Amino acid sequence: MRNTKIAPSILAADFANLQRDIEMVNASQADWFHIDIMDGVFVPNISFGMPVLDAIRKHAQKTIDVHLMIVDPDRYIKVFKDLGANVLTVHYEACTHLHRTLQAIKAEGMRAGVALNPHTSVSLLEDVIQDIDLVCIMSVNPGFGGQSFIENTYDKVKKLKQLIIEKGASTIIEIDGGVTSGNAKQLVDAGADVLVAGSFVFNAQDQLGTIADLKKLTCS
Ligand SMILES: O=C(CO)[C@H](O)[C@H](O)COP(=O)(O)O
Repeated sequence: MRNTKIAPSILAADFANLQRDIEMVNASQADWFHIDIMDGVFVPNISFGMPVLDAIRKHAQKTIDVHLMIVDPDRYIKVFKDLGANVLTVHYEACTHLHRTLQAIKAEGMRAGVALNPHTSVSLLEDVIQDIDLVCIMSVNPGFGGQSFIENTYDKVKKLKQLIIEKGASTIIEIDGGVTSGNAKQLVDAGADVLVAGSFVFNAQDQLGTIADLKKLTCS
């Protein structure tokens, strides 16, 4: 029996009712909170910053998975640790010294993640995979919620899973972007361990039921 993690993306929450949405995730079968930090430089959008994450952290009762879509992420590793991040993911494309960045994240007691843009090959992680706790495969171009899933993602997940097995690594695979009940099972069958779902969850009439359905579909 699989134990796929479902991580609602707070980017898609209703910010006028943020506390209500956080309580919904707390009460749901979701496993993680996925928090998207965007700087307007690495991606063409600005999400929110430290004060909002601090407010989320005060109410969130599950693992906090922070995805940094920012340039120069090394500058903020300690800050995000202090803001309650359990998993801290940086972009491959934003790191000149990725190995060093991963060690710095782990030295702060967080799990270290690496996100790959759709054009970035999983083979580029060959020499560093054993140092990565989580790889986040972007299944949309980062910057906005509500985009369509890129079909090539299934092949990337399979290739990455193969690399992880070959290298004897314990890395888990997360998928971020356009996740729905229509692709969730196929993603897990390809090798995904964590599914980030934003608009599919927060635009649903029955949000708790939608999360429960995703969990049921992917854990059988
Ligand atoms: O951050 C994103 C892109 O940068 C993601 O798309 C977001 O985390 C999930 O939203 P959705 O499920 O609506 O695609």
